[in-house]
Amino acid sequence: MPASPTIHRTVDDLRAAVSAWRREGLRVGMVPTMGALHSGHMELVRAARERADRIIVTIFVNPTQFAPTEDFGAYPRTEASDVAKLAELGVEAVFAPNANEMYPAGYATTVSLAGPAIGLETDFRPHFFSGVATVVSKLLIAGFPDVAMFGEKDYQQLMVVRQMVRDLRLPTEIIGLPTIREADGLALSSRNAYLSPEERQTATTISRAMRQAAELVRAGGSVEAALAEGRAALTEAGFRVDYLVLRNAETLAELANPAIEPRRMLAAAWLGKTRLIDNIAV
Ligand SMILES: Nc1ncnc2c1ncn2[C@@H]1O[C@H](COP(=O)(O)OP(=O)(O)OP(=O)(O)O)[C@@H](O)[C@H]1O
Ligand SMILES: CC(C)(CO)[C@@H](O)C(=O)[O-]
Ligand code: BAL
Repeated sequence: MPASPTIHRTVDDLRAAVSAWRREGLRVGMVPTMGALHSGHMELVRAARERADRIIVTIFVNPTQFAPTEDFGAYPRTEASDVAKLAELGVEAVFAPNANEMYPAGYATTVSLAGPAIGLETDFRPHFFSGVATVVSKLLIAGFPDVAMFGEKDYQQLMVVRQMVRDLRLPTEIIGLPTIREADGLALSSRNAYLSPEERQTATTISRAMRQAAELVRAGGSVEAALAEGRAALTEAGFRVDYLVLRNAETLAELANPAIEPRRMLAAAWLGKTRLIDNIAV
């Protein structure tokens, strides 16, 4: 039975552990999460293990990336079972601060963004990426990992984090990992736990509609017609669509020449009270 990870609650405590590893010349990997861990997170941990001698998994439901109307209160918090799963993978450290450690009274600094943060998620969650970028920069500065792992499931987030790390010259390599899916195509997500059994069945429409739209585009059909068909399939299944778009895979800008640019299809849609996101290469 592997040892349980050490749980650090403060930045100072985490820094002391990382300093000791550094003195031994060890490479450090970080996997930032909001907890409620699933197999997608486990793949990020396995990928970190290939690149680092010591792994820090952060578990923090970050209040600054939720609007007051969003699900901060309802977000699943399952620390004990998360830590047990991480023990199975031999993770050395969990950083699980409370909100006061990250944002003490008088806290006044946020990261502001442009570039890949413009549009898409920002059109519907205007506060979201400044909250993500602020907390990710604080986590990276707390642990100064050599590598940090992020999932392509949150594709725009991955682009925003890459841009921020490049712009701030943070000494961490950002690795993006492919989306882990259920057998029926639904991307694993902690928020899938909100779905009723009926909604869970309907939820497969999001990856299916995207795959079908992608096929039409690859076959040389009209991009707008393919996307309109995808949106219609989602609406018909009972989704309320925030967006289903095709963008440049590297910049997330609108496509000037879809035939030659790298392409990514991205979607966000509500099923009842649950907002699902997904994306695929096209
Ligand atoms: N299915 C997945 N495949 C690969 N990586 C994933 C998957 N789901 C989440 N991740 C990645 O895990 C990291 C932590 O994500 P987070 O804790 O928010 O989980 P989540 O399942 O995305 O939750 P949420 O339901 O809030 O979107 C992020 O880098 C995210 O992209
Ligand atoms: C990167 C992250 C841990 C920041 O809170 C979060 O946005 C997530 O889990 O994707
Ligand atoms: N997985 C991204 C975190 C969020 O949607 O709040």
